[in-house]
Amino acid sequence: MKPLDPRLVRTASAVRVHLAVTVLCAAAVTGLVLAQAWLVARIISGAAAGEGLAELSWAIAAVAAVALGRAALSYGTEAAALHSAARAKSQLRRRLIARVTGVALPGSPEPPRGEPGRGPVWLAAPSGPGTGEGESTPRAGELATLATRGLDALDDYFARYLPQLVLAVLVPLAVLAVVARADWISALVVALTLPLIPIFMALVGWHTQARTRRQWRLLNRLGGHFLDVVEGLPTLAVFRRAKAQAAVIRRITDEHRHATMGTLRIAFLSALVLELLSTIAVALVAVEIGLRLMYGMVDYQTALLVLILAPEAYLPLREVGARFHASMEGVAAAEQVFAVLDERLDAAAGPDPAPERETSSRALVRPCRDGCAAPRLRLDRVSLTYPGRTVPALSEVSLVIRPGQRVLLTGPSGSGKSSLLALLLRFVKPTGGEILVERPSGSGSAPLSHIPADQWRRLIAWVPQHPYLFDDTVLDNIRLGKPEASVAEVRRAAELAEAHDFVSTLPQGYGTRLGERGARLSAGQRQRIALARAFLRDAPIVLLDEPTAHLDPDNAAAVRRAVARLLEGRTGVVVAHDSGWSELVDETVHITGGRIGAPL
Ligand SMILES: Nc1ncnc2c1ncn2[C@@H]1O[C@H](COP(=O)(O)OP(=O)(O)OP(=O)(O)O)[C@@H](O)[C@H]1O
Repeated sequence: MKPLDPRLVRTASAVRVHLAVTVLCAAAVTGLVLAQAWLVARIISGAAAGEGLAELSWAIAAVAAVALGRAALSYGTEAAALHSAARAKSQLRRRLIARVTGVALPGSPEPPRGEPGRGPVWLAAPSGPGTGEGESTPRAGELATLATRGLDALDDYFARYLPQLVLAVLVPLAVLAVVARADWISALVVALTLPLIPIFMALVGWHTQARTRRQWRLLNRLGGHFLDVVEGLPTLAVFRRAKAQAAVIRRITDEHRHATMGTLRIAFLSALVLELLSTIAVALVAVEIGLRLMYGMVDYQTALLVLILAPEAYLPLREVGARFHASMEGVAAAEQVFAVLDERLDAAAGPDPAPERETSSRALVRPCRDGCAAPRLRLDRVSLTYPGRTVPALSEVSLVIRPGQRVLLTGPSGSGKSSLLALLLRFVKPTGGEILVERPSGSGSAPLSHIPADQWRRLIAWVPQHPYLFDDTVLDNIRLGKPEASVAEVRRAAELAEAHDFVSTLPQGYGTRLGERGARLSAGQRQRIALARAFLRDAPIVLLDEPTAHLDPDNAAAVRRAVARLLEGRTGVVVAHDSGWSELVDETVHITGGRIGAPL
């Protein structure tokens, strides 16, 4: 951890403006500190020389004005700093979210090229080696802690530490220059003792760095684990494991508390030592200037000026040390945000293509209007091995999916069916072979990895095994498929998906909120809402993962009817275990152990 993290300064434009304002304010504060010292020395020496209130009133008024000026400046600096901290945090959050989802939030810049979003495979994976501690937590929980509590800790960095850092550079230099002009011997004492403080601070900083990182990692683990436990609470309660999980959370909380107390102990101790160092240094100056004043080697006003200014040289350095400790949590969090932003995409969706490749591939995925055909998909000896796995999920799979063809993928559990869909969705990229997107006429083709993920996904309607429903109205949940759709369009899609009848019986019909993850609906009803989304999306390629898994016969029949309608005139890949789908499809492909067997 550096005193000033250059990436933090480079990333957020708000930080640069803030730094400029901070430097200006710090320069003004430095001027006022010097003026105040000179004025106080002038007043005391004047009074000692017999000057009355009338002669010194201008100086007293000036001291009051300087004090007011310092108060106004520190208020202004802190207000501006908090404002820029809020902007910098917001910029970092937006970049983090854009990186994870591949979607720019309103008002934020488009995610940079090569940031197509990580997708569910990446989010579900355990976090990388950075987590350490021999345990890993799901990324989703970690990211939640990082984007909220973590980045909030940057307030201290921007509002307290950065302004103090600038003061810690400017004030001692300015004080040293003024003292040197007044009395070079005192300046020498200050110049020799001043460096002791930053040297000591650097030593403490090195020592606390590992501790602060560990403290932050533990907090992340706590966040990830907490999310996991809360989500799985019903299951844990049924298996009577809730108490055991509470014990795990208690253990991680205790570890975090210990780590925090350890860091605080060092912070307090180092503050004590810094205080001691600067007191001894000021005492040295006081003794040498006092002795020389006694022997008449310096005049009274100069001695006073040096005495008043000497502590001002050490104060900002002491303060910056204390504020450095307070802001370290935010810096550790920012480092982790940069790690996520910088992480290579190898294991995830793969980077978006270079612009020249993209232009040539774009034509292949123009939005289909007025019955234009979907592209042909060719899987050429495609293999996939997930990071951290040795056994491939898919091995040398070759398959052609023609436009309008409906393919059923079947096979035992764990044979790689969902992985094939993840490849087609660009949530993961093949570790071997290639997926080619070809014009139906056969007049052109491009590797799927050359087509921007966002553009490619526009051609796809995806109905996952466990569709995610948001705590929003039925209307808006279905509209996810096409945000600009009218109410009539949504209703039509629901009718096609056999969802309209049950939606009409809900208390507020399409305006009914579904609760977290669609808690108020049955599994079959959730599936039909997801199908309604797919109808509304009206994409030429439809991917369905186990659409009738765990449904009762009536619900399964309703979903099957809806899927039959959805597949009409579209290219479809249906992953299913049961053979009830065979009459709806043109071809059945059997996968076993990641390899394609002979079509059934
Ligand atoms: N995100 C992942 N990280 C690591 N390994 C994974 C991941 N997803 C799947 N796998 C592994 O890849 C293999 C294929 O899994 P996949 O989910 O594709 O099978 P499936 O045929 O769809 O199974 P099911 O019918 O039970 O849904 C399995 O061994 C699984 O453990």
